[in-house]
Amino acid sequence: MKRPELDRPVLLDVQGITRLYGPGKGCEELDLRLHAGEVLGIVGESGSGKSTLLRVLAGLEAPDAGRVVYHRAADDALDLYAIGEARRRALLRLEWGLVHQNPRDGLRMGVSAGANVGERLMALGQRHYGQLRAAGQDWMTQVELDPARIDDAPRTFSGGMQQRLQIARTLVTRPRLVFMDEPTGGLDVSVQARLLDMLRTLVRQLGLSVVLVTHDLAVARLLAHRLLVMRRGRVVEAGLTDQILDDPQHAYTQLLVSSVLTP
Ligand SMILES: Nc1ncnc2c1ncn2[C@@H]1O[C@H](COP(=O)(O)OP(=O)(O)OP(=O)(O)O)[C@@H](O)[C@H]1O
Repeated sequence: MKRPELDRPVLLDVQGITRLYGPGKGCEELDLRLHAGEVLGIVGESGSGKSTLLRVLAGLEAPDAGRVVYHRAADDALDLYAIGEARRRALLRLEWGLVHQNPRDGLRMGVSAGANVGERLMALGQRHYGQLRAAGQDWMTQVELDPARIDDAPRTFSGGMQQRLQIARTLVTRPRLVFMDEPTGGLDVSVQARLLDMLRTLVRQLGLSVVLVTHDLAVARLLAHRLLVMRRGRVVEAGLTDQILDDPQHAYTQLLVSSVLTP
């Protein structure tokens, strides 16, 4: 099957990334490419190195070796760890988005829901109070939160609602690239299902480019176009999501898939 995403320009070109804390702990000699409009899932059991890889890709942790190149435009490529830390941080604030597993890591718990959404727009230079507030209400509606709660602090929200707010805060600036680390983890199963449904709709509507880390193959199945399967810091299998989940080739992937299917 032809995947239109693979014809689009490459946004992220990752070559030979190694970041090891000990043998098999972290990620090792990893290559990947993310195309615009593509959702790339990184799956594997706990400790396989998914979050380490995500931190390196998002500019939060320098690799021991390798390069992460971000193609902002056809003639504008940034080598993430050759530019300074300030520019890396600015990218994350202005052009990229990061959705943490724990919404408390991505939200400012002491300020209102509306301010959480508006803050990232202000970082882009928007100052008009009415417009910031309207954007806050609009995005709360998009993530199925009651816009009447715009002045409430996130700590008065349930875990699922906080995660919706974190997603609104991340997407309000229309980031070109979004990193998600177990976005539905830590929530009740019924809350997860609704959140996943909403995320899938947003990813499609906005044509988001996403690197998604999850140990949950059902999440990967619903959201990702392609998968990388990691084990002990290395990629053991890569390919289209349906192919990998329906016909896994590597023994480790077969085990991962069968342990999900077996009750
Ligand atoms: N800052 C650190 N210092 C030392 N060891 C670390 C550090 N971060 C991760 N590790 C180790 O590296 C390995 C990979 O961890 P990582 O969090 O990337 O895996 P993961 O696949 O995301 O797992 P999980 O789903 O449990 O978060 C683990 O053995 C972990 O203990």
